[in-house]
Amino acid sequence: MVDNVVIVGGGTAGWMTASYLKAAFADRISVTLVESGKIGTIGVGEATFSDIRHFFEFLDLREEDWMPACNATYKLAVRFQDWRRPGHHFYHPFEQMRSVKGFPLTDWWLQSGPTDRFDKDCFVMASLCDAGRSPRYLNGSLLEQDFVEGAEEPVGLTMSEHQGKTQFPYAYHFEAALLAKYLTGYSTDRGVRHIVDEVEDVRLDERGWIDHVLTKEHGELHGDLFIDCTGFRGMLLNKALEVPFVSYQDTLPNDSAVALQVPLDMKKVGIRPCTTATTRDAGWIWTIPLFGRIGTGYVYAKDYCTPEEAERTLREFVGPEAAEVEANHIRMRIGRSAQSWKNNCVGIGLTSGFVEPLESTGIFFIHHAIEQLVKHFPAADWRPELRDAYNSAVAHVMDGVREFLVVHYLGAGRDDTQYWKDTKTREVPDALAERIERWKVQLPDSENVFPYYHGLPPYSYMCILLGTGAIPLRPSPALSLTDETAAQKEFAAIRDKARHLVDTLPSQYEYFAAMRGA
Ligand SMILES: Cc1cc2nc3c(=O)[nH]c(=O)nc-3n(C[C@H](O)[C@H](O)[C@H](O)COP(=O)(O)OP(=O)(O)OC[C@H]3O[C@@H](n4cnc5c(N)ncnc54)[C@H](O)[C@@H]3O)c2cc1C
Ligand SMILES: N[C@H](Cc1c[nH]c2cc(Cl)ccc12)C(=O)O
Repeated sequence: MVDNVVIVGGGTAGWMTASYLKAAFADRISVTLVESGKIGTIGVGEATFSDIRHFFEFLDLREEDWMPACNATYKLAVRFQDWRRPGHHFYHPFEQMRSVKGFPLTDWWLQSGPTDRFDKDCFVMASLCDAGRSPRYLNGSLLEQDFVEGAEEPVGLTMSEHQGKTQFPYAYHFEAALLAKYLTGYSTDRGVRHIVDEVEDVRLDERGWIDHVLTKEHGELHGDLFIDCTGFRGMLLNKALEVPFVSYQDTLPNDSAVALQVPLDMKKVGIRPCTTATTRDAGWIWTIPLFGRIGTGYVYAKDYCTPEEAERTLREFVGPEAAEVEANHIRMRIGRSAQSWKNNCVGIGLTSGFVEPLESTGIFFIHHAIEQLVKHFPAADWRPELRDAYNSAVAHVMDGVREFLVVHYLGAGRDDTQYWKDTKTREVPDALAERIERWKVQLPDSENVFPYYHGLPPYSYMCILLGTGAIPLRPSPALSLTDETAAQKEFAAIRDKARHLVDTLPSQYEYFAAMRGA
């Protein structure tokens, strides 16, 4: 039996893994988590996918409990600011694409859209974001949308099994360090042994499998399965087991970030219900609104910008509120481990892989990896088929997200600096180049996007192509031969619904102030 798990690392990956394994297997396994008290975590404000709700549901945690503890807020979309041209914005929302007569509404929009805002014409969420609304009423009920809360949803499905069935209307922003602390309590209450100590060495047996890790003050920690959550270090998987790292740098050159945590009076400034990604000369700036502060950071490529310039740019962007705040400079390892599972070691989190946080995929990668680990959990015979299936699921997710991110840069209308000019001439993987040619005459659908599960539905690609604007698109020829009355009715229904929701929903600030009894 494989029932003794040792996790090294206590960042988001380590604690999400510990708590999920306990929720899945309870006392049938023993879990030890060792984390350094000296080596810090990558604790920037985090934005997520809406699928993360399945993680909290699996742990039986309710929003009222964990959200205030993590200064969490709702995220209805990513807002892309200045990607097409200065002053322009569009949203990538959590909202299913409607279809009319078998064609997505965006296709109808290309044919005869009522305005030049595809996002407002095709999705209700864009108006709610512009108006700063909460997706819940003050009594806690969810806005009326295609997702019906309380309706029977299949339980125990993985994210890939859920995809395409329903679209939950929001994700979360939260403070990563606070979530790790919250999950520490959850895990230790359920029997996870927590050790604060440095792992100084990883000892292999004669087969090259991990026998134990050696800590500074707690001696040897033995286990059957070792989970490497040591972040970009990859101390077990990459260093001890020598799994090589496959870089994505040739297609995604951003390798650096500088971050600030800026306290703000949210009552005065409000809480935008979206993550914002605003372009700058050598990259883009994220803004993640939390309750009480914003997390913000400039993601850039060091070939185009020095850390000093990047920090100056970020401080100018934030304004005087950032004057006293210390900047955190981060080097990012972009790409994935060639295998995330080798022998008796599985890397989860930054050890396994990472792409820049443009679509907030880091925690999604972790959640996906944990679900897959439970699904492919080994027995004493360590059947290699389970490992191989796990490795290809994890690799596909990251390779697919990589493609999706490349589309943002190829599509961006912005081309006024060397950095943005180069985004148009960089080599594109053959398969993606072919897909783009196809999307120019037929919008993305399930048959013509990256062919393996990677978390993003085809409508996500439509949003980025329609919003960024540099790749020419045209409607399906069939639409010019089809009566458009039903499509125009759908556009009108979206307008009416958006107006009603903007008029009746509270602001994000009002909602969270009420939740906290403020
Ligand atoms: C700039 C930036 C912005 C990001 N934004 C987002 C976002 O908006 N949304 C999102 O989903 N993801 C985001 N991510 C990704 C996200 O931060 C990570 O996926 C997540 O924090 C997981 O990190 P981790 O736990 O793998 O590693 P880390 O946070 O680096 O934790 C590593 C842990 O290993 C421990 N450790 C290391 N060496 C040893 C040792 N020798 N002995 C004992 N312990 C050791 C450390 O003490 C620490 O506890 C972002 C990442 C970066 C870099
Ligand atoms: N798995 C999906 C992925 C998804 C659907 N719509 C969006 C919008 C944004 Cl901003 C990110 C991811 C997705 C989910 O999280 O629901």
